[in-house]
Amino acid sequence: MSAGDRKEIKVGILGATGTVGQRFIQLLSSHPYFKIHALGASSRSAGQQYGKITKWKLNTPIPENIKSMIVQECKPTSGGFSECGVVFSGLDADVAGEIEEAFRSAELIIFSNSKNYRRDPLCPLIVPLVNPSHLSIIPHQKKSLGLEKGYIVTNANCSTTGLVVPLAALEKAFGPLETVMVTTLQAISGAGYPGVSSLDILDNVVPHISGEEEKIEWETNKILGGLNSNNESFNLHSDEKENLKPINVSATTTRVPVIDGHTGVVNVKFNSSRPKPSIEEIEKAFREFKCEAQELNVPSAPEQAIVVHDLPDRPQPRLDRDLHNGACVSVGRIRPCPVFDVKFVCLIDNVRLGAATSSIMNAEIAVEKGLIV
Ligand SMILES: NC(=O)C1=CN([C@@H]2O[C@H](COP(=O)(O)OP(=O)(O)OC[C@H]3O[C@@H](n4cnc5c(N)ncnc54)[C@H](OP(=O)(O)O)[C@@H]3O)[C@@H](O)[C@H]2O)C=CC1
Ligand SMILES: N[C@@H](CC(=O)OP(=O)(O)O)C(=O)O
Repeated sequence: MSAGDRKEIKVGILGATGTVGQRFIQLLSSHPYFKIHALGASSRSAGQQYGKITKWKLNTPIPENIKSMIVQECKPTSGGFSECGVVFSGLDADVAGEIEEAFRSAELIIFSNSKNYRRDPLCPLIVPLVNPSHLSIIPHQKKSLGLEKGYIVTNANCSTTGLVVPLAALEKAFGPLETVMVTTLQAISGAGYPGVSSLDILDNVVPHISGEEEKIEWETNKILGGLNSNNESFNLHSDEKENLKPINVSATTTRVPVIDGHTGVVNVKFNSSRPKPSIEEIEKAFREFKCEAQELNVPSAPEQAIVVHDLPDRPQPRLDRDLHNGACVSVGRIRPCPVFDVKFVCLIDNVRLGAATSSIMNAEIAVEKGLIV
């Protein structure tokens, strides 16, 4: 069935006034079948018109039909949420755990950007260009919790997402990886609004983002790992038969004065039991990487999942973050590494593929798989 033929599905947005929430609104307002039906935020915003209380920071205007919508409290019984086929969450992590659980218990379907349930063995952690097959754990989540319809799906940390897409391409072409070291240069929009003070970030680099390195190191293995044959638990790696160990991942994260777009400087060592690919073969694997979201032709899938840049000074956040509407990962500077095997630079739009676009694409895939009706 083509996207235009699908029946409308009402959607809610939790955290609708925030950095990620605004992207949800921008992206969903022209979606072929998801229709924005309910908006939620804190009690500071609830009861007021969205256009009046939101500090809108995107360079397209607030859609006319959204401006006058009344922001609700984030309760499953608040106006309109109970009628939604999907609820997207861009909630502050301090409150996301409890609120998302309340929505799931009320038999609602949540696609969340927040970190709270990423490590939960019942919840899939999905990067839509990498592991949508993990959606198959959803029936087990519902059964374990005694729910008929409600479940939670999470998407990854924004820097993790930018890293695992090229890593997945390498694993697909050349088999398992042994070690990955990544240093990130992360945009200020990653810290939400108002985020890092201008006196801290201008003319500066801050070499610490709380909790970020641990997330990248841990999430990478859950995403690149597999499910057991009953779809009931996660393995550390996709190929049980080879008795593989998790990838050793080491991350250093920094905040830089860029508005949108997280850059990653990546060094990779392949598993020593296989012949090492050449740089040309690695470039080809990136260029030719195809994923299930593209095969399913879901509306938010990029035409190209990985864009390989040939110029020696690319990718750059300001020039490359808008490629494929911010739904792809850019890769460049692919070259031999004298310590590991290969090194390269990757770039992701942290608020689109790193957040809202991934949630939406995950939900589109779930629609295709009959998990949202
Ligand atoms: N920014 C990014 O690049 C990425 C962010 N994320 C994650 O997405 C989530 C949202 O991030 P971001 O948009 O940057 O954050 P913001 O701080 O910009 O927005 C937070 C949102 O949560 C709402 N909120 C805060 N407190 C409460 C409460 N007590 N009850 C209900 N709603 C509340 C706010 O509403 P109000 O306006 O009323 O205060 C606002 O809508 C976080 O969990 C973040 O870690 C994930 C990937 C990337
Ligand atoms: N911490 C990330 C954004 C974020 O909120 O990540 P997470 O969803 O993993 O908490 C950044 O600063 O860019």
